[in-house]
Amino acid sequence: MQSPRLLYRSFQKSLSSSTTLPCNLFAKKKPITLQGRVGNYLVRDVSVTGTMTENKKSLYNVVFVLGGPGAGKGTQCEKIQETFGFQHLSAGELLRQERQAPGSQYGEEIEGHLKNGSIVPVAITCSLLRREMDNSPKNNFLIDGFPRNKDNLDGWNIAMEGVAKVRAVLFFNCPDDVCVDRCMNRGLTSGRTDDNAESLKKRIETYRNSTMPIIEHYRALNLVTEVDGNRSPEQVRLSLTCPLRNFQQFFFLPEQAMCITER
Ligand SMILES: Nc1ncnc2c1ncn2[C@@H]1O[C@H](COP(=O)(O)OP(=O)(O)OP(=O)(O)O)[C@@H](O)[C@H]1O
Ligand SMILES: Nc1ccn([C@@H]2O[C@H](COP(=O)(O)O)[C@@H](O)[C@H]2O)c(=O)n1
Repeated sequence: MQSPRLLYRSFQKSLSSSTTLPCNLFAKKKPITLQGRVGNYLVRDVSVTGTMTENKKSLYNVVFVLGGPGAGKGTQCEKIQETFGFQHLSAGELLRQERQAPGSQYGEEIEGHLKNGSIVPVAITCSLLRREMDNSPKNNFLIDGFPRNKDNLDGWNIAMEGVAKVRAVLFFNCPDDVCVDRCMNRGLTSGRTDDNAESLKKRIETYRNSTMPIIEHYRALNLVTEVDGNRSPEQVRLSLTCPLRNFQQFFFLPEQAMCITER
């Protein structure tokens, strides 16, 4: 007889090959969200959002969230983090906090990059992300605004090997003029030193020249889910539901959350 672990693996395999996976498998939070057959066995997955945190200190599961400035990354990450059992980490926000931190040795350097729309060296950004991940009770992270260039990507790959696994990349595609308008509007109240016409020109340039190649890199690895960000926030949120449920299903189920019963 096959061990439960092996059964679980073949169950996962059978799911991964399905192209018509229904999107509402995870609609119920408790108690049972998924079930299927492996040979003579009925395999039930009882994993729910809450149980996903119990897998702590295995590899961190990471979904990178990329797109132009103002494409709506932060807005959507905030909306979806709890529902899908992620913690949202915004690289830009962590840098802004570090810039303000009393006694930070990086404050000035970070401020220079923020104003210029250029990218802070990865050693700083990656350590900030790592600290948040290590201090979090969660194992699953939406990392928003990272990796933004090759330095970010290479630094992450070196520092996070054996620590975190990139499971998917969400790419918010939105026209530049819409992005700029949104950021200019945000600038009326955000207090951000980079929500102005001059910084935005540079940020868009950095996005086109340095971040798009990273998105293409992940696209070639078949990890990118592209989202049309040029719609209402609610429409964007709805369009994310299906991919996020599938990510949960394929990547985030702890083995101990599987319930296997002989039939
Ligand atoms: N779908 C949308 N339609 C209209 N406005 C939006 C939409 N999504 C977000 N916004 C607004 O646009 C501005 C930028 O959104 P948000 O901060 O989520 O973008 P972002 O991609 O995280 O930007 P950045 O990378 O510059 O931090 C905010 O003021 C937000 O309220
Ligand atoms: N990986 C990153 C992310 C951000 N920055 C700097 O922060 C600015 C704002 O980022 P948002 O994601 O909040 O728009 C960005 O323009 C960069 O200057 C970075 O250096 N590295």
